[in-house]
Amino acid sequence: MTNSVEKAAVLIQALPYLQRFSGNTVVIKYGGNAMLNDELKKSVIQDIIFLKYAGIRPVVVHGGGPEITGMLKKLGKQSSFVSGLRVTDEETVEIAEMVLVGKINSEIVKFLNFLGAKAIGLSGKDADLIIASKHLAKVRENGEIKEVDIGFVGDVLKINTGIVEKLLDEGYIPVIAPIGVGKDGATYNINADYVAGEVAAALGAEKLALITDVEGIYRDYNDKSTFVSTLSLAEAQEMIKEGTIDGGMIPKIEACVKALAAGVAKTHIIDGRKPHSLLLEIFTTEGIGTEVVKYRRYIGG
Ligand SMILES: Nc1ncnc2c1ncn2[C@@H]1O[C@H](COP(=O)(O)OP(=O)(O)O)[C@@H](O)[C@H]1O
Ligand SMILES: CC(=O)N[C@@H](CCC(=O)OP(=O)(O)O)C(=O)O
Repeated sequence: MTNSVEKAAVLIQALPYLQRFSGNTVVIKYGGNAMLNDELKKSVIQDIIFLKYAGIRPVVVHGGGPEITGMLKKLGKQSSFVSGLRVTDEETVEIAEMVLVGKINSEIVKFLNFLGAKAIGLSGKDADLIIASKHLAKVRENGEIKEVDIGFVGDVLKINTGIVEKLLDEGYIPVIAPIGVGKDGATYNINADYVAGEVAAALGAEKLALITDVEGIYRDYNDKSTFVSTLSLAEAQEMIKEGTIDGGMIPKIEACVKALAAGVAKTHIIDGRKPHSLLLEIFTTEGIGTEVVKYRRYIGG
């Protein structure tokens, strides 16, 4: 249980910043790895509710990769990933939708409402919120980049923000599952980081926060002393090219790229395992995750 004195201290630190952001939209991507424990889930949900009470308009986009993998395993199916994206055949997309929309989305909504918010769950199919097209994964083979078909994996073609804006205006917290619908009527499984980046871009959000299960970004993932607290887009892209950022971190950086290019002021990668990390990173000077910005200001020589 989070210590209540500690909690109060975080809130007091955050207050002056909260006032500055009042009325702004903040998109929070809640990753599957940071929702495996009920205690931490509660801390993330409480932070989201706190933002809402402080006059911020939070929009939640959630993942659930580990739960999808678990369900597939129960059903005797192995998971495989290409550039951080799940290879998704027809059966897998059905299971992904059941887990994301039927289980995880409704659980987050239930939790938010239980703790006093007004939350509403949406999948990309509701009001055509997420229009998707087939994603072709890019794979390097013998020095050449090749496109590979990995099934019903989607790219976001368009976010129809109307329903989200209406809900925000009515005081609801929209909770979005990363399932899209194609113009062909097909259902697409979309990485939740991409959806969050696109939603933040389409809404003209002030901030995008990606909550995951690592402290942030490391220059060398095996050496925790190489933690980076601020990263420019150019540096992040260079780290992807040289392979220091890989797997599930790639879609996160790409989501930050998308959001920053569309005018989102700041993007953050945050450790959901730390109590109240969302409030601390975004609204205090105590930044505890990695902040990805368009350009980095160099201090000194
Ligand atoms: N340079 C890096 N710094 C930090 N994490 C990295 C890096 N490169 C790859 N990763 C991996 O990215 C993972 C986060 O992505 P992912 O597992 O998809 O999380 P989520 O479920 O929250 O979306 C980390 O757990 C880590 O294994
Ligand atoms: C295409 C693709 O990879 N989709 C993801 C969707 C869920 C997700 O993104 O969950 P996390 O944020 O917890 O990783 C998947 O099937 O795992």
